Amino acid sequence: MLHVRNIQSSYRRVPAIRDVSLSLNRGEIVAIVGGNGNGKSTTLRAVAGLNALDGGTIMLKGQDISAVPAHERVKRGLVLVPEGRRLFPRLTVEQNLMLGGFTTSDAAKREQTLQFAYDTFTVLGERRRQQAGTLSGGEQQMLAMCRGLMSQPDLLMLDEPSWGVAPKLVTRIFETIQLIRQRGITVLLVEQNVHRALEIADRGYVIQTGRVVMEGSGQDLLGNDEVRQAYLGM
Ligand SMILES: Nc1ncnc2c1ncn2[C@@H]1O[C@H](COP(=O)(O)OP(=O)(O)OP(=O)(O)O)[C@@H](O)[C@H]1O
Repeated sequence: MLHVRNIQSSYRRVPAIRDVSLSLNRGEIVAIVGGNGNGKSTTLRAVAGLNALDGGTIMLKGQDISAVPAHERVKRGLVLVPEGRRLFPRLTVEQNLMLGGFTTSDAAKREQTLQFAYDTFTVLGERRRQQAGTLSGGEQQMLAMCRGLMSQPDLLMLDEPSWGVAPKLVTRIFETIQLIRQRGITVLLVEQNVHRALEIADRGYVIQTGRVVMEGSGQDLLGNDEVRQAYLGM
């Protein structure tokens, strides 16, 4: 599904990612973990086409998309749900969802995904005519993920989906990620909640100062002493 080879990206000439390579097979959940400021968000933004590359290549479904503009990557099935959700708080729940759907011309698919959102999260259905800004943090995250699904992704990238979500809803967020995978969608996940992320991930990558320093199955990384000490406080 995705092959990222040796990508680099910077902010005003200051490198944020120096050497990141990763791959995702179709249908996998893959987690990127690492401390604050190590380049996880920048990696997702570079893959989405929002941050320019200084080097390296990105292949999506066998095609080189390194120079393809961000909006075209969405049409090709690569969708990012950004950190902090970036909803339109004054638009209604349904309007936010429909904005996710404008890249697809298939009305039947749009309707089906809308129904999935309302069936899975009854609160979104009940409050579809209310402003998105009135939802709780966790509900807004669910809305943001559903808005991403409305673009009919093959690969959905989630940046810190449990950020700002009340503990009782965090479990629901991770269950939803698994539901998304069951729909045949590949998931690339960046999370501060390292334990939860590696629990549901098939594989994971650890990023430190802009480089991939470790990779392995979710279970192997969870059992790794360095990972446990650095990120799990064990
Ligand atoms: N808009 C920006 N302008 C300048 N520097 C930035 C910008 N965004 C990120 N950086 C820098 O790039 C580096 C990588 O940041 P990035 O946000 O990718 O890390 P992260 O691992 O996702 O951390 P966090 O979880 O805190 O977002 C950091 O040194 C950060 O300060």
